[in-house]
Amino acid sequence: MPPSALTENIKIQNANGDSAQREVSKSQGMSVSPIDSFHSPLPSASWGMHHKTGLTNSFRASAAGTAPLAKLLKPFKEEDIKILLLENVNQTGKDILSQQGYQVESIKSSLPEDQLIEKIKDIHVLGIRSKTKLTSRVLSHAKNLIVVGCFCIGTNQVDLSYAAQHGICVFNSPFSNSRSVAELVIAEIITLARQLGDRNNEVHQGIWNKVSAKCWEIRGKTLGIIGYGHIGSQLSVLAESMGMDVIYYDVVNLMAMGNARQVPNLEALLSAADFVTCHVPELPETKNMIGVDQLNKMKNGSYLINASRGSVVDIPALIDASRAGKIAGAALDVYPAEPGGNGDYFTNDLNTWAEDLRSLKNVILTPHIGGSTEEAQSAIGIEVAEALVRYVNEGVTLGAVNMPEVTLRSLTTDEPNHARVVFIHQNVPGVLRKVNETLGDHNVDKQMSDSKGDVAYLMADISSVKEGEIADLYHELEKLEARILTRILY
Ligand SMILES: NC(=O)C1=CN([C@@H]2O[C@H](COP(=O)(O)OP(=O)(O)OC[C@H]3O[C@@H](n4cnc5c(N)ncnc54)[C@H](O)[C@@H]3O)[C@@H](O)[C@H]2O)C=CC1
Ligand SMILES: O=C(O)C(=O)COP(=O)(O)O
Repeated sequence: MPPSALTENIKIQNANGDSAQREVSKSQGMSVSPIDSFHSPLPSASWGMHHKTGLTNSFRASAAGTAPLAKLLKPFKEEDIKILLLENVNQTGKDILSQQGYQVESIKSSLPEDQLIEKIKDIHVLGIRSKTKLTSRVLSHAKNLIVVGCFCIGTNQVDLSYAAQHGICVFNSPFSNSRSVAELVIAEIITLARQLGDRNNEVHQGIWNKVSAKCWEIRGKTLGIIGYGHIGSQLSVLAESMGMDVIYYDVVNLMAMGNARQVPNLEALLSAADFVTCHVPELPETKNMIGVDQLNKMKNGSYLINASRGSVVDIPALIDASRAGKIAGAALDVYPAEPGGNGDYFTNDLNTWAEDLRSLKNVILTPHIGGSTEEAQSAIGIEVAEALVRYVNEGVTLGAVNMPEVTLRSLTTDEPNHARVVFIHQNVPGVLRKVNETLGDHNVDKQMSDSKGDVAYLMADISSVKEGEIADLYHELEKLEARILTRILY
């Protein structure tokens, strides 16, 4: 993995971190043994290998059965891990990764595809937010990438199945910005009901336009939430506390918060709600979920809010409904094509209807800021960076979105001569038997394996591993037809 990688770098490292490096031809199936001629000031040698990253995973081995190096060694040489963070990932995340000793490069915006392809070639870890599209084409250029961290909720920007099939684990932060989005939507409900955006613009332009016509309280109005997940249900509680009636539609039967009521279908929601707000993920089924037909079914003079994904609302249809007076106002935080970074102008080049949209009355347009608060970004930075560290250092997939969740307790320094084997493989019959035959000469202290769709993830801690055995073990596992990625840690 990947098939084009005919050679891999195997580094042999002594305890001082000095390393000798050789190219080993995988196609020739050469076996590798540690170089024994370097001089270690310590009683035993450390060495290791890291397929795909080409890094050294220091493995504690006792040269002659002597005491292990214990605390003196880290799993591998941290400064060799290359991390690229795009889209202004929060300082909390950068700090956690830098403190590990990894090389961290951070860029404020996303990158155009050609630049991303160039950059992705030699990094081991990539951090993105919602703008960076990791298509199979982009990912196919990633020769060393083992993990992607989405420092956001949505993962629709990543080809998750391609990533899994190529041994690239993907993490996100499933709810750290939910409250921020819910609060934004509350602000938008009141802003739309009172036409605050228009009044604000008018006074800025020196126009005094004191009106009460078609300005409403939100108390007693009905909020219709499409998608009652983390954000939808949080919003439900806030809206009820301000006196709104809440109904929701979701493909899953979900417990209502407070007095909210689940309705059986989208039509029932659209025909009853004064405010309709979308909180569904980007999926084929949610594309243009609100289009001409759905807008027609909404109450006359109702409002539409979309802070989910730009694909969910058919914007030209919304423009028509607004011009026709069917919709009294709308708030959009997301768009089908969004610029890569701050400063790009929201023009017809990106979205042909941009000028029409901008000219509408009582339409609030925000630049995808639903999750952009200090609190949310700080929490996301910590959560995702910690998941990345756990994965890189220990192979733990808890919280992964495209791989089964597998964990074993960390190896301690009381467990000498142990190694952790991570074997990502196709989920086909007979693999575990073959893996266990390969591991069979060692004591398997603990093991966990799980599958998600076509991909399975096995983690095993083995003990009594002698110097020289890791390379052979690695090559034996790599020979198995079903293998996607092998890593041996410690
Ligand atoms: N504007 C912004 O800055 C932000 C936008 N988001 C977007 O909001 C979306 C929702 O976020 P969460 O509430 O955290 O997700 P979630 O996964 O907790 O909830 C989504 C809900 O939508 C439901 N759903 C899925 N397909 C549906 C369909 N066809 N019809 C009706 N319901 C359907 C699911 O069953 C689930 O209950 C995210 O996927 C993301 O795209 C998330 C965070 C920030
Ligand atoms: O969390 C999400 O899914 C969002 O849409 C927020 O994206 P962002 O981190 O602002 O690019």
